[in-house]
Amino acid sequence: MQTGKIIQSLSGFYDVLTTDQKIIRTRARGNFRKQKIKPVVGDWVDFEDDYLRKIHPRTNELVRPLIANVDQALVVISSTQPEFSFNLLDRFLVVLEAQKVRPLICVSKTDLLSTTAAENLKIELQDYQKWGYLVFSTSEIRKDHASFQKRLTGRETVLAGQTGAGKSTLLNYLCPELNLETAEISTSLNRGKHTTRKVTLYPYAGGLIADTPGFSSLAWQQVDSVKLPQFFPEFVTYGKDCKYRSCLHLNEPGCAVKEAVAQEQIKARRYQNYCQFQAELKEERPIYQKKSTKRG
Ligand SMILES: Nc1nc2c(ncn2[C@@H]2O[C@H](COP(=O)(O)OP(=O)(O)OP(=O)(O)O)[C@@H](O)[C@H]2O)c(=O)[nH]1
Ligand SMILES: [Zn+2]
Repeated sequence: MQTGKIIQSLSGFYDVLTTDQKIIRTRARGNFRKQKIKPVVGDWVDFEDDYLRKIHPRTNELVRPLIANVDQALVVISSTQPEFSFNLLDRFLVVLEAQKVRPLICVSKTDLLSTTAAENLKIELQDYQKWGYLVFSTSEIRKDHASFQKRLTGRETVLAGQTGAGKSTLLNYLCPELNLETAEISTSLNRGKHTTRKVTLYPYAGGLIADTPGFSSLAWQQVDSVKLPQFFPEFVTYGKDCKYRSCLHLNEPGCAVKEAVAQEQIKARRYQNYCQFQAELKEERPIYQKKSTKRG
């Protein structure tokens, strides 16, 4: 019996990267279908005679893209074309944190900004660094490849980000031998075309990295309105002083998070996004309506 990780899945075949760095094409046995388990990219598996025998328990499983055991995600967010959006960035951070995937932030296309605009964006993003997120720009990565690589060694990293953000371009730079297809931004819609379809893990810097199909919208998969405050690190810090332990920082009295927003210790924009996400969760899942409007 051999062990390895599925790095690609194509019409019923699973390519497994073994611990000694060989790639073996395998197939799933019928018993997986009976048990309603589908092997996915990222799965640790045991196999024998080119047949998968066992799928190891998953640490996590993303639905869109379908991939398992992800350690971290590199959120590629464009500074322009498409326009930079803090709301979109916060959405990615929340959806990833909710799935126990550590987000890293990578801002693309800063070369298209004026020096002043690039500097201003960098300053705005310092707040994210302050609360524990690593922030890179594609220009910085090109200047100092080594310190970026260090963050990927030994880890399974997915690239996430809206279509046209520059994920394939970045991956092509990191792994030039891949020669992935990238698309020109379609000017009429000012949106990238969907060029990345299947999910594949590529060996990179002693780890694995996956380009993923562009997210055009982010579903609130696995996000619970009661848990939402946990995915805003600064809310966790200030929330310890809220009068009520279950404070959702909405209408409760004695809310230390709202106080921190008033004192500008928490960015008003982050709090506005939080309130918007709570409202969206309420609409999507009426089951949480009661809890999220509860006072005190
Ligand atoms: N100037 C500049 N252009 C970039 C940069 N990154 C990406 N682009 C351009 O942006 C367009 C879209 O890039 P892609 O890499 O295809 O975007 P993607 O995120 O992989 O898109 P999907 O595959 O649709 O998810 C291409 O025309 C790239 O050349 C960058 O850092 N600077
Ligand atoms: Zn509160």
